[in-house]
Amino acid sequence: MASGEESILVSVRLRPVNAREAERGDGSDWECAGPTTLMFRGNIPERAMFPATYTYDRVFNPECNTCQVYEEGAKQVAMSVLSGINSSIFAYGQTSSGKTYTMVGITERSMSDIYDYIDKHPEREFGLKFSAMEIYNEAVRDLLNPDATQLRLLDDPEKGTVVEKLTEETLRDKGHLLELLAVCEAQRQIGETALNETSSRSHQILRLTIESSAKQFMGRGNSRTLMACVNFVDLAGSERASQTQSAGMRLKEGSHINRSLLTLGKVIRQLSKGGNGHIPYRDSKLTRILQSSLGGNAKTAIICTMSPAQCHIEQSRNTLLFANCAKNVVTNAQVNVVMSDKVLVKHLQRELARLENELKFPGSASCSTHAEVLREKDELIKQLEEQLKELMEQRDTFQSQLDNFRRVASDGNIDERTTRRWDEQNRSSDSLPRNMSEDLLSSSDTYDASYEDQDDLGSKSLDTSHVCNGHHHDLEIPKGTTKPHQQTTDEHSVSGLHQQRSHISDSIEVYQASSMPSSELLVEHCNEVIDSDHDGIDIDEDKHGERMTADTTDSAIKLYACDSDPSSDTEKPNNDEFLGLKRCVISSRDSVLTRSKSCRASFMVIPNSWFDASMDMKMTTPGDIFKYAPPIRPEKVRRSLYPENGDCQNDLSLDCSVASEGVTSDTVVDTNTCNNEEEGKINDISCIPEVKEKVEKWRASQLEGNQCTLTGGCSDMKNAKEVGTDTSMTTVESPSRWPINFEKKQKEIIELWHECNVSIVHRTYFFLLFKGDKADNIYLEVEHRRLTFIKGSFSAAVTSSLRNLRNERDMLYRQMLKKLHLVERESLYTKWGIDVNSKQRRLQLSRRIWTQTNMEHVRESAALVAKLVEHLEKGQAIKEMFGLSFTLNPRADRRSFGWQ
Ligand SMILES: Nc1ncnc2c1ncn2[C@@H]1O[C@H](COP(=O)(O)OP(=O)(O)OP(=O)(O)O)[C@@H](O)[C@H]1O
Repeated sequence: MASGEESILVSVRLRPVNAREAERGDGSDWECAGPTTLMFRGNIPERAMFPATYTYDRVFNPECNTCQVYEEGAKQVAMSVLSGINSSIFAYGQTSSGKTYTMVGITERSMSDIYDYIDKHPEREFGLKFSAMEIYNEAVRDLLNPDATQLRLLDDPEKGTVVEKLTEETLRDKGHLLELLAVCEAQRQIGETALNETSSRSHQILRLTIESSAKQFMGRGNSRTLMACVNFVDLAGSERASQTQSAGMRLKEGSHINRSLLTLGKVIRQLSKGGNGHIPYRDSKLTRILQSSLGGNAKTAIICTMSPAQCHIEQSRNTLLFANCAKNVVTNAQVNVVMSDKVLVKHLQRELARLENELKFPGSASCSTHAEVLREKDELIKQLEEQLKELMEQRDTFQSQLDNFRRVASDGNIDERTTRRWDEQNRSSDSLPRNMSEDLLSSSDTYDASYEDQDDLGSKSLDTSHVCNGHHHDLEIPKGTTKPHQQTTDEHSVSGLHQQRSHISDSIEVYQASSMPSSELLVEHCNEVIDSDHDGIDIDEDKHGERMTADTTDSAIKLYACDSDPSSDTEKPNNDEFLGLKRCVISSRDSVLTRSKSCRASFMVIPNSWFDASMDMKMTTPGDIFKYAPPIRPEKVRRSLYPENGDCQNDLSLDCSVASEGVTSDTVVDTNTCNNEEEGKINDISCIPEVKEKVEKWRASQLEGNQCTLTGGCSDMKNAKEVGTDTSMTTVESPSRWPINFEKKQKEIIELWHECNVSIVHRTYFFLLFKGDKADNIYLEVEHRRLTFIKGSFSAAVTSSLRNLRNERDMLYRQMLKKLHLVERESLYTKWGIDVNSKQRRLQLSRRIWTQTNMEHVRESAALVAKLVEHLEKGQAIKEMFGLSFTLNPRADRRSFGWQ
């Protein structure tokens, strides 16, 4: 059976023996042998000529009520009208067999269920129309308009047979429908016969047309408008005139009834045969009107009603034969998608809008979203372009300054006049030259002349941050004055030292900040060492601050943040006492330590893991302490650098808060005492004999004016020479040699990292950041010299820093669980030659990272560490943090170091 085709649902209902039949003793010869089987049990002579058993879709015995008949024999067909499928329910049978009785019940129940369905589907809009007609004596009458004359049947090419001018009432509600049903009942032709007091003398067709559509546009599939009708057909009963004892009008009625039923039987018989034979629909008005319901576009259910009485055996057999034929009739029900003009216009308007949008934004389901995404991406591209431009400008500026600086430095010593100028300028301006004019450094050839024009340089109000951002450190370097003046803890010593170096200190100090990272870092390292020794003292910052405020020590040297807000420098140091960067180095008694910014900048310190925090090495390094905050301060980077160091974070935040509260330098100084018992010797670095010795040695070399350059020639730097490093920062390198030199220097640095047990994270940062750009030369130089210096000078520290390295490895070991999936880890074990089934695989892996110096191992180590240490991956590190942003360890801010 093709899709949509289905047989007519045929049921047989056997009514109970009525009173009249019972009176006659006309018992039932029929028995329902099951839900689908009817058997004849009568004992008549012609019994052998007819089958004794009949099977249908459903057989209802006399005890079955109409509800059951409806549910099992009609409901499914009736309700299909709600899905846009035409349907018809017939009652066929002899007169007084119970057709009307059955159809009234089925119609009412169907109407009730249809309204229930409508109530449960508020998302759809339903339109119900009702019409009713009867075919009486082969004339079609409008039951809703009794005054109307006989209705004509018209043939519509689309709709088929149409009853002209048939009243079609739009239903307001269920009550309205019941009213109309009552009207129909009242209007129907009924006559009394011998068999039925209220015999229906006409075929009645009640038609309910339902149109439904979604209330809102729900997409193409769900927005169809459906329209279908359900016919409730109560046929007039076939009758024998002899039985009905009809005459006259009743006889005429019976003859019309029988004729139309005969045609119906023919049509059904013909349809049941299938094939393309002629179907005599037009032989009766009944079959013309019901044409679509009989083998057409409809679902059909026929309920054949029977009287059980023996006297109606012949009529009953005819009914059953009709039912047998009907069983074989196949209908082809289709969903009727019908659009009214209004609905069609709406639908087309929606479709037009949709197609227009599709044309405007092809391939996009959500046009507005698509446009938004495009706009956002455009903006992002613009921002990135601007950032790139700025960065390139910064790089170019810095590069040109560096080149100028090299040229100036290579021209020889800066003369006395120049140095004096610096002094005068600094003193007269009551502030340092906060920003070196780029013009000043634009050309070494015109340096002097340019400088002459810069008399008012110091008075220029320039942003302090420029001084500290690492871009203006490129001052002249007087040869032979390779080390900065050294602030001591002794006021007189400080003063004396200042006087000795009054002509050169400014420029040297500035230069130091930019080109002598090793010494700065050493200070940091020492700070860390001492800080670690005095953790117990540092814990209670508040008490500590109070104590030390009362115990002010003149000999301490305060660290004055270079990037501190100038406006906050309420107590600026006496200019006469300071020859250097006043904003960076001041006397403890002169000012309050203001470093709300510097404490942040201090994060840029390279991890000093090669100095074991616990080692008992009291030392510091020559040189004043300068802090140059980088232009960018990646907060996240610093955290990732010390992922496990919660104390560090605490210290940092504490540091900031202390600074903002205006803690005096004495507080800072106190933290530098060698131990609790020696608080009186606050900040006197001489309490550390080893350090003192080193300092003295270094100072002696400075005073002798030896030939070492600022960065490479001092005695402490001899190791740098030994390893063949080009220690002159001023050497201008040929660009063509750079790739070779880079590789060489990179390898040496890697070796040095290995030897000095440098922090793994630091190595990774550095390795990933500097990949061979020419402009990176300075960073490599700085790193190389720093490591060389450390290696040669602080072997104890190098050894003891192993512990920190182990801590780092432990951190990485833990990070592996967080950052790597099982599959990734297993693949790494294999890659690194670790048995995936071995115990402590992660630990083994963490112990292998950065343990060799060959490039492949280094690359893999760096890649792995970058993955484990979150922010390394995101490229938030900046190069300046390794070279020109030499700031102090945050904890170092709380103490100062002086040089005697
Ligand atoms: N299943 C039934 N249970 C009880 N009574 C029934 C049943 N079927 C019919 N009757 C009763 O039988 C009588 C005749 O029924 P009905 O008028 O429905 O027959 P009909 O087939 O419509 O007759 P006609 O063709 O003459 O109109 C009615 O009084 C009706 O109440």
